[in-house]
Amino acid sequence: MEVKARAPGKIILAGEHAVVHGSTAVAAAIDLYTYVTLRFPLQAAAENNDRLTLQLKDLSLEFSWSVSRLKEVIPFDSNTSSPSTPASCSGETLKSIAVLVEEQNIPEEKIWLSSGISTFLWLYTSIRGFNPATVIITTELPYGSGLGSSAAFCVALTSALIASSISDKTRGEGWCSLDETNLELLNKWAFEGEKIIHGKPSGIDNTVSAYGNMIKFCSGEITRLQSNMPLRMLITNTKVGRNTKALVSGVSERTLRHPDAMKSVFNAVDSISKELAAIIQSKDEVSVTEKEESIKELMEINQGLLQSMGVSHSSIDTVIRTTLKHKLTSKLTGAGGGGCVLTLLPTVVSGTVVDKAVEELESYGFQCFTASIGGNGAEICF
Ligand SMILES: Nc1ncnc2c1ncn2[C@@H]1O[C@H](COP(=O)(O)OP(=O)(O)OP(=O)(O)O)[C@@H](O)[C@H]1O
Ligand SMILES: C[C@@](O)(CCO)CC(=O)[O-]
Ligand SMILES: [Mg+2]
Repeated sequence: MEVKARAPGKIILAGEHAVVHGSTAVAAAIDLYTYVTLRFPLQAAAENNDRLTLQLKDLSLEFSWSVSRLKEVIPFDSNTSSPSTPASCSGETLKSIAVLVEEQNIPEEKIWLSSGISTFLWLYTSIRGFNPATVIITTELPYGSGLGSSAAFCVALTSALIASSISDKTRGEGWCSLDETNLELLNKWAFEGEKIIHGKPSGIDNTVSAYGNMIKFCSGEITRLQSNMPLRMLITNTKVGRNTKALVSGVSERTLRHPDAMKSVFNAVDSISKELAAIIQSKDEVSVTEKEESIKELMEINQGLLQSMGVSHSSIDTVIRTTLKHKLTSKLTGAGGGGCVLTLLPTVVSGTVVDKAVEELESYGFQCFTASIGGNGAEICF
């Protein structure tokens, strides 16, 4: 039996990091996906196949464990564990899982995959138990770049795992969404996976990947946004690697050192996100150009506040300076510290201006692309 799932990456238009501390943020899905194929052995073959295999196609890497080895190492309490009750991976269990990951001898230059593989083992065994299977993963998203690769990985995986338990596997035509009950369940499990990768995630990344489109998010409360204006963003990948968990932790430590100052910063970001959401949804007679001018100013203020949180980077500053020369406004997206930067492309901007900005950005070794904003969330295919 085989189930496929896919989940989109995301951009954060306003509120990253502050959203971890209770501020409002605005995020949108983009049309770059992570795909999961979940394949269970046929009954006959099952007797001779007791292995759980994870294939990361884009990286040409494969990891495999015997089911008996998984049972030996990962504690399982049938009284408390249930696929319908999302649970956090405890520190003790994460240490046990780390042993299983270390046994796989991940190549040194790919050691950053460790948290993803640990997350895979936690989510798979929690939702599907100790059963043999082959899980094949491909992605269109750059890893560790601020476009939600970890969230898309978690959401696509939990979507496939939960879909494999759905009794009605009527083969529809292509990709289809899951019902609200299963969507809420998979999103909660994906959040548990993000906790392993992000440390202290807000939940916005997995939520916008699961539900798609554009959302306003604050302390777990989701508001689906209906945009009433065109929003085009150039995405520039600085290709500077960084780790969201470390960046999130750095902001928390700065907050412990300067609680009052950082509270003011987070309050300012909360106001920016709420104003941005109102502008995007506004049906007022205000012209698109005026709305875009307001959004540019909000992006500029938000970038300044992200700088004050300590999560910008010289490569991000280079993108901001370069696009400003062409009268374009940019802000980092995601955890920062490198990774990706958004540049608003106003409806009136000429293609020539954009081409010149892209040419200059690429001369620094950055990668530029445009992605459509507000696509579908998690989808499955039997
Ligand atoms: N397709 C994948 N397969 C396995 N692991 C993945 C995959 N995508 C992401 N990961 C895991 O997630 C980690 C990257 O997550 P991280 O949160 O640091 O970056 P991001 O999600 O791309 O950026 P941001 O959280 O700022 O949006 C990788 O180091 C890896 O462990
Ligand atoms: C930096 C952060 O706010 C967004 C990362 O895309 C972390 C989170 O909310 O989980
Ligand atoms: Mg992430």
